[in-house]
Amino acid sequence: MSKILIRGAKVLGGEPQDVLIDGETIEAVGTGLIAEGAQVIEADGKVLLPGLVDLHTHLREPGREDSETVLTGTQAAASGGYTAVFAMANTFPVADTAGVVEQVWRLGKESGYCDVQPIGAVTVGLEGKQLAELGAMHDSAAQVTVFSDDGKCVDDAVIMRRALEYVKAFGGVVAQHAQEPRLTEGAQMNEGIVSAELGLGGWPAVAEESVIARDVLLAEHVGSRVHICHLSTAGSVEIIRWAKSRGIDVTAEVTPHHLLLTDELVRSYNPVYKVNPPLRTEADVLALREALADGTIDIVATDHAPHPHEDKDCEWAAAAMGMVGLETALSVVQQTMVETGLLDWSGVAERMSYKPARIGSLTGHGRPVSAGEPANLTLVDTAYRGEVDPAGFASRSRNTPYEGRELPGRVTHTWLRGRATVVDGKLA
Ligand SMILES: NC(=O)N[C@@H](CC(=O)O)C(=O)O
Repeated sequence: MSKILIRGAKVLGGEPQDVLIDGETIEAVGTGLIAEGAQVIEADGKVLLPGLVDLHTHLREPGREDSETVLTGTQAAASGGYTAVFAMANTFPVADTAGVVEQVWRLGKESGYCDVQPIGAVTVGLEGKQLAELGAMHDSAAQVTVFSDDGKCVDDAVIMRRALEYVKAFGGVVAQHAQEPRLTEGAQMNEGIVSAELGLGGWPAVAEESVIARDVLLAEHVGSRVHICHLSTAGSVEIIRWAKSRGIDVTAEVTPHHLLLTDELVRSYNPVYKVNPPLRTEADVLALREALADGTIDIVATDHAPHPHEDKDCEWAAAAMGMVGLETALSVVQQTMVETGLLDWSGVAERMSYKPARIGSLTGHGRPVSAGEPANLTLVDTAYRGEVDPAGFASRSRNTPYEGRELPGRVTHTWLRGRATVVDGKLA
């Protein structure tokens, strides 16, 4: 029995409809659909979205399997409604050769929970000194088109220029982690009133903004495409807005945590709030939300950054930076963007599925919920309210900033090419 009938789902938040899946494909979308022998899923007014696509996930394999593996990371992704993730290159060894990206790609294929598209490093060992084998990674079985030294900034302007020139030849994109290293030496949190009061090393907004300004100008000069990872400041938004108005080929992402949390939380000294880039101010949060709504910021990307508890359960200064995010992203977006009236569900689909797939040149994902398309889908109970309990996470790590916080929405089903990866909120 390969047919599934999802009955009465609000497709992209619209009027309830039925969706019939046959094998790997959506066969029909309409009302009153009948399918002899199909497995019936009563959606009961839940919202049906195209499978989510995350352009920024840390899967940690190879090398840090104590925090996540491709298998557990893709299970976390499926639980959060994702059908494809892009895996960042800051693994051990670094994904800076065809061999390593092919290894990650192959592990993704074996996982079966979610498609994995490896990201290749821009520079050898993420050291910022010498371009990695970008062409060989592109020509490999993994067909890499997104390159990033994320976790580190490509701070040398000449290297950045060369990378942009190189990827232009095959329509690739450089995803920049914008952080001027000299301006952030010893930085522990956002530079501002809270850092001054706590006496923690500050991370000024200009450290991010100056790199973005340089890189959009470089992208313009070279005629290439740049993507900016995890925007966190109101000033960054202004630069992207200016660059787009000038016709520069730039896209940008924001993380769920930068849409919700502020540096006030650092007063707790709980390292669960320690992240790169740091949590900023309320004014930044509001500017990021507005920019995501008006399209200045193109997409939501999780920056899912799992860490084992010994790397987080320690004093603030010694703790690793990063938060898990795959299993809570959609709930945070529902709270900050949908329930505030800034976005409707089709706007969410654009920013969490269609557009990230387009930026990463990923085919078969980020497609409309219509007949003939691959059945990559997620069903969301948007009426659900519940406290986040990390004990229930599929991720190997638990470093969520939302423990005990009430968030709306819950993914009840995810289908990857017609095969259920999540059923009734549990991994299939
Ligand atoms: N986002 C994070 O806080 N951490 C990321 C890398 C990074 O430092 O950007 C990680 O890989 O842990």
